[in-house]
Amino acid sequence: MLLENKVMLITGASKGIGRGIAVGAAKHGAKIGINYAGDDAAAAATVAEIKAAGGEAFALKGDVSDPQSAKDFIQAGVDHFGKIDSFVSNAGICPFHAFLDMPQEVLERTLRVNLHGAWYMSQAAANQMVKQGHGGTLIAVSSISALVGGEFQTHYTPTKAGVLSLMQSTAIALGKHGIRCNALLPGTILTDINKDDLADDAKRQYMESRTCLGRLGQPEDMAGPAVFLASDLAGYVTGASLLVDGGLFVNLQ
Ligand SMILES: NC(=O)C1=CN([C@@H]2O[C@H](COP(=O)(O)OP(=O)(O)OC[C@H]3O[C@@H](n4cnc5c(N)ncnc54)[C@H](O)[C@@H]3O)[C@@H](O)[C@H]2O)C=CC1
Ligand SMILES: C[C@H](O)[C@@H]1OC(=O)[C@H](O)[C@@H]1O
Repeated sequence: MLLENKVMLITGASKGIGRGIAVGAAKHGAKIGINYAGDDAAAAATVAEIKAAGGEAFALKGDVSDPQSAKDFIQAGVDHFGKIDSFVSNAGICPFHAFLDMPQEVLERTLRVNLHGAWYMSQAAANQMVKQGHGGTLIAVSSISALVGGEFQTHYTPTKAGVLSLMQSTAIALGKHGIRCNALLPGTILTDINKDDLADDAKRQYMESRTCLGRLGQPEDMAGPAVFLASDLAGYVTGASLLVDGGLFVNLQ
């Protein structure tokens, strides 16, 4: 149990990677708060799964691109559990689209959810941790896409580079408060975000064949790395990025 007596809040955790991290962290003793955008039933199912295993959890709906949602989520965490030890900024969208005719609203929504959302949430969490006075951890779910491009992700990859950079700068700003800030860089993880893209068998087989471990990731694969970064085992790790991609990045030829 690496997170006993710790409170972890996670954005976008009704499904996918956020849910995988929430359930995995709860198994390590963390009390969990989840933010989500729209699917009440999925959020309730995540909370129910954690409670059924003997854990504690709550869910609060809110759009991360709205700064008020960050304040409300942090306040809910304090109301439920009295403090926040670890904050995971995970919520994100990736509406695949070509570059040359990218609609302005698709670009702006992607920037607002993925980058502004992570910024507002991280700032609100950090202010609470500073107020508490006993340090904490921020984790941002960036991506392998912070390091490499994507033809239909010209609006998305800059947001993932942005949240990686956010963790580097917040590591500097918050080190004096004992708050560690790190980025997780998933490779291709099977979730709703890429369901349509990977419905193309040729694309999916190509991605699998590039992955050294021979399979694409599952949301559960992100739990261990997140738990590690949130735990005291990573007590001297800050400003770092952890690539969790089954060996996708290194496999050029
Ligand atoms: N699946 C993958 O291959 C990879 C995903 N990522 C990142 O992981 C994060 C999670 O994505 P997945 O689990 O794959 O996708 P997903 O679509 O399964 O889950 C996304 C979550 O974000 C929430 N969300 C979306 N917009 C929101 C908003 N405005 N406010 C609050 N919550 C919102 C959704 O409710 C959902 O819980 C994203 O930041 C994504 O960029 C990074 C690398 C690879
Ligand atoms: C949505 C994509 O399949 C996924 O998102 C990322 O960040 C990865 O690089 C994949 O492209």
